[in-house]
Amino acid sequence: MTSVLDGVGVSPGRGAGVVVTMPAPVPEPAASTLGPDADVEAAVAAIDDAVRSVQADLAARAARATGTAVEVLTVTAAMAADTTLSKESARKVRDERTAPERAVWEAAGDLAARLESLGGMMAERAHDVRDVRERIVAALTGRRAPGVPDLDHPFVLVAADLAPADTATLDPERVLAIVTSGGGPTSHTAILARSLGIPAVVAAPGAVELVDGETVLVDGAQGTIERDPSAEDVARVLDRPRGPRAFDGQGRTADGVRVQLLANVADPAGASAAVAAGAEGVGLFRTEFCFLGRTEEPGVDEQVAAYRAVLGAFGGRKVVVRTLDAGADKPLPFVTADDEPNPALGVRGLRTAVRHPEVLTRQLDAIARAAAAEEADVWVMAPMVATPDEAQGFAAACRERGLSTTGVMIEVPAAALQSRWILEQVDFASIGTNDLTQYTMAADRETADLAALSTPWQPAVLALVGAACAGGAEHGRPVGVCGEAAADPALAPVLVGLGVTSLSMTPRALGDVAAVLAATTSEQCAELAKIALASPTATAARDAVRAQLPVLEELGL
Ligand SMILES: C=C(OP(=O)(O)O)C(=O)O
Ligand SMILES: [Mg+2]
Repeated sequence: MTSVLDGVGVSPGRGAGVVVTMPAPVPEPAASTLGPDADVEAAVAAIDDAVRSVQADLAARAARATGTAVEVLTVTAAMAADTTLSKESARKVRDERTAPERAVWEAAGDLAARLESLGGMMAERAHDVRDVRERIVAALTGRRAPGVPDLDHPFVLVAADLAPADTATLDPERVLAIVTSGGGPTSHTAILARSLGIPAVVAAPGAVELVDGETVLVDGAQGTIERDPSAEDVARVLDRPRGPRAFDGQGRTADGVRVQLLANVADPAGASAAVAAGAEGVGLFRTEFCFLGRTEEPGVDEQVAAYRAVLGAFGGRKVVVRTLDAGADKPLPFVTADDEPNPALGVRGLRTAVRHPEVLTRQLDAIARAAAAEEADVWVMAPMVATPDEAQGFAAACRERGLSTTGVMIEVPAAALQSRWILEQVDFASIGTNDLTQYTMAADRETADLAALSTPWQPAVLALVGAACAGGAEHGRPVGVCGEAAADPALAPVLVGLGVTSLSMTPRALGDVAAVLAATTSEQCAELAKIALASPTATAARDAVRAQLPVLEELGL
């Protein structure tokens, strides 16, 4: 019988298919030794067989994969092929009569610890060693391999949450929808699902009841998971064409007011996707993603190369480069402490420059060199700015290096309320609604239990967006939005009505947002903003605005 589970819709669209659950993590095998009659050479051969099958499986997946998954899988396959691990495991079996799965576990643990003690690039391989270890132990003990299942049919992926490493291997051709019991609307899972165009519902506690093989219909806009849906409903979903709506490369309202529609990118692959989707430029280049997982600061030359790879894709168009946003959910060991009691309220974003000013100055040097070498119109902004003094210091450091268009992100309520003073110091601002929501509602953006609070539809958040825009208007300075709110086709006209001059989003959302704006006049946008601000709750704001936008239904949004 049909029943419906509720969660938080984070990536719009509907997907229907059979459930496949993420395998449970591989547990550490108990310390055990082979009995006196055990065949030691057969145990060693079992390890070799398991290593070979893991290596072949990863190599085959790498050959089929696209984008960042190719690199992730190729590196892991190469790690499996390295004989250091199998030799040391065999030695433990032969010399110490350790059971094969335990021998692999211990040998890989020692190897990972050695790599970590070497630091730098070597330390970064420790994670791959542990990944390979789990795969070999799974093969030896007859368990399912960890990570996103590699199946030859489409499915709905159900998990507690997805780690960034899992999400890198998601294949949008196979994964029809994602459901997680944990996660929040701005978690990595949500951001990635949106960028891949996979419908997703997070923070659905009932998802733990879903079992492999049952059929569900997932609605990523409404946040629902229908169990055992009718065959007609499933057919209707499967018949709908998938893929993003086309965008003609110029955002404007129905009465012709220009609203720049830009892309959020994190690496050269994202830059190519943004160009292919017709983005007018980049509204947020998250530079820290070029360096996540690194234990040491990348050198200036390496940074120049990474930035040029993104700038080069955009010709003479605008690219807003954000300086490192390290800390909280994106720790970078070379600038962030791992013992902060309250990291989201701690030393993150521009604040890391107080203790490590040289990291910021080297990054600005690298951005300046990259900007000089490429055609792109480079704008530079700092994350997590709270005061006009911080804005002034950052702008001065940029201008010293010839980076003339400088700005800040507004993601702290204080900055939104003080924006008239902040925008006296800088040329533009970009509102990070993910963090602005987190700090306005005092609700950790990664916590599933707080997902109902963590939405930019909260009227308090929208009031702060309005305040930030008013501060920009006083100085005639542009104020954009580059948080996930910009990608919500129902919220986009509200943001424009609040005074936002550009919207930056995952490239896949550009067509939907452009289509809704093209059907809405600037006067209607202002009216929608008033309606949202006058609503008592986020749900009331969303419902009231959606009721005024029949175009959403017509476009299937
Ligand atoms: C765009 C934002 O920054 P990030 O999601 O990278 O913290 C934001 O906070 O809205
Ligand atoms: Mg942010």
